[in-house]
Parts: sequence; structure tokens; C-alpha cells
Amino acid sequence: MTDLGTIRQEIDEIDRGIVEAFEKRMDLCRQVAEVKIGTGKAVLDRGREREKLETLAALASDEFNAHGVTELFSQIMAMSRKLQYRILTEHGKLAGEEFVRTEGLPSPEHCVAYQGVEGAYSHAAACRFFGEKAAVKAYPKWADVMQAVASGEADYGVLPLANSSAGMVNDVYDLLIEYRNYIVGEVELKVEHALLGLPGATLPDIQEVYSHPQGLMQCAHYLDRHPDWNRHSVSNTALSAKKVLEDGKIFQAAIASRLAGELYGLQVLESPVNDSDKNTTRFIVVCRKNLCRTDAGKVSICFEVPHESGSLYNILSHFIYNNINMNKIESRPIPEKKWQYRFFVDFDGNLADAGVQNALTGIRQEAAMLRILGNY
Ligand SMILES: C=C(O[C@@H]1C=C(C(=O)O)C=C[C@H]1O)C(=O)O
Repeated sequence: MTDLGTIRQEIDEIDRGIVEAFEKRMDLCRQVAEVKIGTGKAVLDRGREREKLETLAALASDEFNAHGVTELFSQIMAMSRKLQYRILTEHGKLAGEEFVRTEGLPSPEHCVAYQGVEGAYSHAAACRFFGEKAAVKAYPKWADVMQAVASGEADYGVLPLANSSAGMVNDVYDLLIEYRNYIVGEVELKVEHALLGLPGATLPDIQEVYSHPQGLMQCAHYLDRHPDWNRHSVSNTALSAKKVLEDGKIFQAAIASRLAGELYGLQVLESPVNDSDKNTTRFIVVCRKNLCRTDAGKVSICFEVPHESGSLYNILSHFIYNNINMNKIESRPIPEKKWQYRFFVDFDGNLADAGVQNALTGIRQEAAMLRILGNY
């Protein structure tokens, strides 16, 4: 039997040959990129790649190797495309060039829009980001906030995007696609809910509890310990406090902030009532203008992929290859395309970074849709 060392020597020899062949191939791909820049032809040519994979797999002696050859050449061609995207980027074919770079965000001229009523968590987030003196304006719905920003009625809007215990705020993700506003900032707010009742009410009086669905979700374990309480959704936590005051019923309680309790003259029956003491909501600041701070360190994008095996993997490979740290991925259904999804990804970086540009150039060409939602 041949010893391991001898076999490995032979493998090493073959590998050297593969590297040599790979480098020759990549040199040719460089030339392909130059031709494509000249002609404006897209880097990805699915037809050509499909044909190549079929031809090469047919050269293999058995099915196992045919599968291996398909895998191997899919990767080689993906690498060839990544080299071409880099060359395209070097030639100034930049993804994200539509953004206007700014040192700091301009102060609001008109107002900052938030959803709910005074005392809402979004109100607190707006004050935290823009300062207590900023002119803020409440709107009934998240869509109204987006619309006010899109129309220029408000300079900025502040919307909750995710909560550390209840997860993503689906509707706000969908609104980011529906409206063409940009994310220009973010602010995190520790959320501490209180159970609020009318002055004089006590815990045993309570039968009906009102809050925003997110508030109810964030206090689900607490509410489970009171199975006889009926839970009701309203459009905002602060509004639930306002409602309890206006209805004047001793058996009603709201789940909202202490501040909302003070504003609407309610008393704290119990606090905190959120299940996690780390309960934090991440709010985004949106703007009609595509502003991007020069020191921005996070990029948010949304993309759709073709409905075929491996397509998400392909898109994500652009982050890995360009050494980009991805810190969040979420998906939302595309209503017009049954069982198909659009993905929302946050990653570290600035649109001016070469790696970010390479990745976005690749994703722009290979995804069915790409939107850069913001760099902040
Ligand atoms: C090199 C090319 O660009 C891409 C990469 C390919 C490859 O590496 O073989 C094939 C098709 C394109 O998707 C080309 O168009 O020939």
C-alpha cells in the first residue's frame, strides 16, 4: 500500500496545478470585466453559467463527482464575478452613489413626526434623538408618519423597528418599502412598562387591560399570571392610558410608561410589568432626503432574491467575501408573490468603504431587487 506521505505529495502537486489554472482563469475574467465595462453588459450571465455547469458535470466519471464539479465551478464562477464587481467598483460604477454625504444631520425646520399621542415611547425616542426642545408632532398611524415625512410636512419621522423581547415590528418594515424614505439615524430606548389605573383603583378591581400589541407581547408572562384579565389592543401605549382616563372605569388598566401615567393622571398599580428587564426598543429616524453621515457605521438594505435554491446563500456570500460583519437579517413576505420573501439586512460599514461598495455592486446585479435603505 502506498504510504500517506506519498499520496499527499501527489495531492500537493495537483493542488499547485489547480491554483495555477485558477489564476490563469481569473486573469481571463479580469479581461472579461474590461470588455463588460466597455459594452455595459451585466457581469452575471446565468445562461452561460448554466451551460458551463452542465458541460463540466458531464465530463465527470460518476454522479458523485458530477455533483462535486457542479459545486466547485459554481464557487469558481462566483469568485470570478466578485473579482469583476471589484473592477467595476474601481471604475466608479458605484452602488450607493445617490447618497448625499453630510457631517451631521440638519436640524428639523418644521417638525419631527411620531405615532401615537404625547407620552408615547416614540415621543420619548424623538426627544432623546433630537433633544427635548425639538418640535414634535403626533400622527395616528405609522403610515401617517411615513407620509408626513415623504410629503415634506415633517422633516424626520421616528418609528419603532424592533424590540429586544417581542422582535421585529413587521408593519414598519413593510412601510420602509412602501415609502421611499431613508433611514438616517437610530436610537435605542429602554422600555419599562407600568400597569396604570384610575386614581383609587387597586389590582383586584382590574378586569380589562389595554395596550399596543407590542406592549401586550412584552408583558405576556405577566398577563398570563392574571388569566381573568381581558387583553385589548389599541394603536399606542400612551393612547391606552388616555382611554382609561377618558372611560373613567375603575376596572380598566393600561400598559404604558410611567410618563404616560403622569400625563394622563393615572396611578401606577404595578411596575415594571415587562417580562424582561432588558426590554429595549430600537427606533429608526427616517428622512425624505437620502442623507448619509460621513461617520456612519451601519448600512441597512432590503433585497429580493430569485425563487431558486441557493439564491440567498449567493447574496450573503458577498458580505463574507468582502469581510463585512452582518448583524441582522429579517424577512417579510412579498404580498404579490405567494411564498416569496424580501430580506432586510443590517451590516457594519460606510457606503464609502471599498468592501461595502464591492458587496453592494454584486448584490445589485444578482438580486431581483436591491434598495439601500440608509447608512447611519
Ligand atoms: C466570466 C464571465 O462572467 C461571469 C462568470 C462566468 C465564469 O466565471 O465562467 C460566467 C458567466 C458570468 O456570469 C463571463 O461572462 O464569461
